[in-house]
Amino acid sequence: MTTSNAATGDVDPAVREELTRLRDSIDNIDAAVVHMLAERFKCTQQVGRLKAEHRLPPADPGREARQIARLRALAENAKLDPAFAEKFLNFIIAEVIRHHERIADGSPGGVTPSANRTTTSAAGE
Ligand SMILES: O=C(O)C(=O)C[C@]1(C(=O)O)C=C[C@@H](O)C=C1
Repeated sequence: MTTSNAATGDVDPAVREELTRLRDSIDNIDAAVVHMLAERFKCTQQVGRLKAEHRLPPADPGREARQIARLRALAENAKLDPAFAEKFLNFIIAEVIRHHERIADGSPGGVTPSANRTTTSAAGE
């Protein structure tokens, strides 16, 4: 059996190769997640403007309950922890509601990062 020695940094070349291959896939998946999230936020920004124009509330708990039930079922089928899927969706929705509130207040509702900001929100603003 081939071994790796973490203490000396001496990693078996086959192990190194496998690790690199897996990390390349992880990097591709992370890039896809970022692009998909960016598209989702483009849609929710439009929803935020529509809601503000028509004086609709930023949050819609009924819609959220349906989204959570749907995502939990999808997660179960995909063998992903449904509790994690729910937490992830809630995290995103909380940020969307924050954007909706900003749009309704008349403040800039964009998701462009600001170099001056010291705190980090869910969307990394
Ligand atoms: O569908 C809406 O009404 C939205 O504002 C979008 C969204 C979402 O991010 O999916 C965000 C807030 C609502 O509470 C429900 C869903």
